[in-house]
Amino acid sequence: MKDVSIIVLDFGSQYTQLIARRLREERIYCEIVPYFTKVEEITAKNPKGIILSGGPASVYDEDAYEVDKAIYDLGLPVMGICYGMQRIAVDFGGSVIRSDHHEYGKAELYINEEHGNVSPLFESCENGRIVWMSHSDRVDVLPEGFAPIAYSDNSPFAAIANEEKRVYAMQYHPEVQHSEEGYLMLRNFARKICGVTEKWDMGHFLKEQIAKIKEQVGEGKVLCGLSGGVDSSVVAALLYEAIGDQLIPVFVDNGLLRKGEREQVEEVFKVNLKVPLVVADASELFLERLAGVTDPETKRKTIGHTFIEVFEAEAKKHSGIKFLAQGTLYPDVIESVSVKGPSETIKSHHNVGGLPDWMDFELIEPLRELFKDEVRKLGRELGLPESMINRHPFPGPGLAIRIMGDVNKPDLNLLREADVILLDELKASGYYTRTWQAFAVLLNVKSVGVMGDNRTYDNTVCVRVVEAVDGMTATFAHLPHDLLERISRRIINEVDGINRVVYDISSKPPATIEWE
Ligand SMILES: Nc1ncnc2c1ncn2[C@@H]1O[C@H](COP(=O)(O)OP(=O)(O)OP(=O)(O)O)[C@@H](O)[C@H]1O
Ligand SMILES: O=c1[nH]c(=O)c2[nH+]cn([C@@H]3O[C@H](COP(=O)(O)O)[C@@H](O)[C@H]3O)c2[nH]1
Ligand SMILES: NC(=O)CC[C@H](N)C(=O)O
Ligand SMILES: [Mg+2]
Repeated sequence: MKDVSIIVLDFGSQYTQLIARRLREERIYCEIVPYFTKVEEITAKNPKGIILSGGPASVYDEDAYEVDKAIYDLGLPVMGICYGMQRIAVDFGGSVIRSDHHEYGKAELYINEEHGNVSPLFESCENGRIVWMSHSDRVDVLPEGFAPIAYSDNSPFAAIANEEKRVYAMQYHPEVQHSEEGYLMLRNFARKICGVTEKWDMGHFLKEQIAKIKEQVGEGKVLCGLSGGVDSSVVAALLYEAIGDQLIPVFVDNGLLRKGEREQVEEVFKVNLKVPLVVADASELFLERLAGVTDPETKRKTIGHTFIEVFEAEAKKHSGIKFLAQGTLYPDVIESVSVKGPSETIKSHHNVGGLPDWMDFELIEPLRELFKDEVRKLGRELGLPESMINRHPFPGPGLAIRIMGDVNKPDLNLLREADVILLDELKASGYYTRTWQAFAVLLNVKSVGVMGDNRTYDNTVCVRVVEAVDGMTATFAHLPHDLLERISRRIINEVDGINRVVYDISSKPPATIEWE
């Protein structure tokens, strides 16, 4: 097993993966494990330092999350962030109280000098730079041996340290993009304080994953859910490097695809790339299962279960398939379930929270810790064409989560027609490549219109176009009004049954990208 440079203990912060991601950007290899991981498991990975993440709980709660305290005796540098700071303060004999004023958002950070020296944590950092706070508790009494190394207007203990023991803690979140020099502090912790010298990159990731898959799979066969999307195409390419034709790629036509999608996927993979793609037509089965289902979470779980049912039926046609490979990414995981720490379920992505407990497959999910933009980098490393890498994401549950209410064939067809016009106009205007995702939503809302002197009472379509880097946060795209007008005019004129088009001007958070 490869040595991990930095271990992150996860207390369930929304930002935990951002810590890992910032470290990866600094070419430092790290792994995230649950906060309760035992010290033996941690030392087995041979880390050079430990980071305690933030989290929604309070350290003074009766059943507050605790670490295995033996981690503090390993002689390794430890750094706490927010809840992690408060954890360290209490574990070393200080105290934490609920603050009179909660602090969310920007603060200016000022670095304390001790005899003219600043902490190695702040090497090359400037005074007065912005950091991002998100807390309502604060350290009240410092533990013995600790000193404040930075302060802000509201936090005399914005960062504290016991330099001798190499224990550091900060109340702000250095991992978020809005903390201007946070990346430098994470780099300093890993490189200057922990002494990490290895330079990790996506090429290493690729090699490690290939070796890991070879070992896991042996002589076995792997069924890979291949949607034609970015993530599963990268997974399939990676698996092909690792196990060659032990790989069986299966594309499921779930009846919830966009117009012409099945034909396009078949053309790219079967005809152009000569991949022996299995196409499973399960559209009737999916529609049967979805009949009458209107609740978003029930839809998602039904779809997740049906996917597995179809994959298992396909697996029976070949002997020796024990594994299912999927292009699961970190956002699918964090929104679906709390796997590594105590975080909140936002929606059950079909490939994670929608998996049935009766599933027999062993999962292979090499991208599970990555964000989309990192997967795109990996795709380039694997030599995939830009057209494949730059495709907009399309969710596995497809149009079913873009039709509010019951999913049926007539509505699917209506939505397909509107969707293809939208994509067409975006591509023609150059906006497709400048945006993260664009789609139409059929709102189970009818309204009155007038067309050629006749009254209409027809459907409303909502156009959603967003900009994002990793899909965790998103803003609606500021499309030019003449483009919006063209999209609206074409949809209403060309799609029979739609007489109104609206534009979604919400961001994520507080909305999400998909409507269900
Ligand atoms: N129609 C499908 N047939 C087979 N597998 C699918 C299908 N749709 C989704 N999957 C599986 O579910 C996983 C998650 O879907 P998701 O849409 O997040 O990823 P993707 O389709 O590979 O990429 P993208 O996010 O670019 O659409 C896929 O990686 C794939 O393994
Ligand atoms: O394969 C998938 N299965 C799902 O169940 C699923 N739900 C959302 N998405 C995609 O994830 C990104 C974030 O979406 P949300 O803001 O709607 O959560 C967006 O890109 C969504 O399209 C899914 N992809
Ligand atoms: N973001 C955090 O880690 C919050 C920690 C703690 N619950 C607080 O509010 O101070
Ligand atoms: Mg997809």
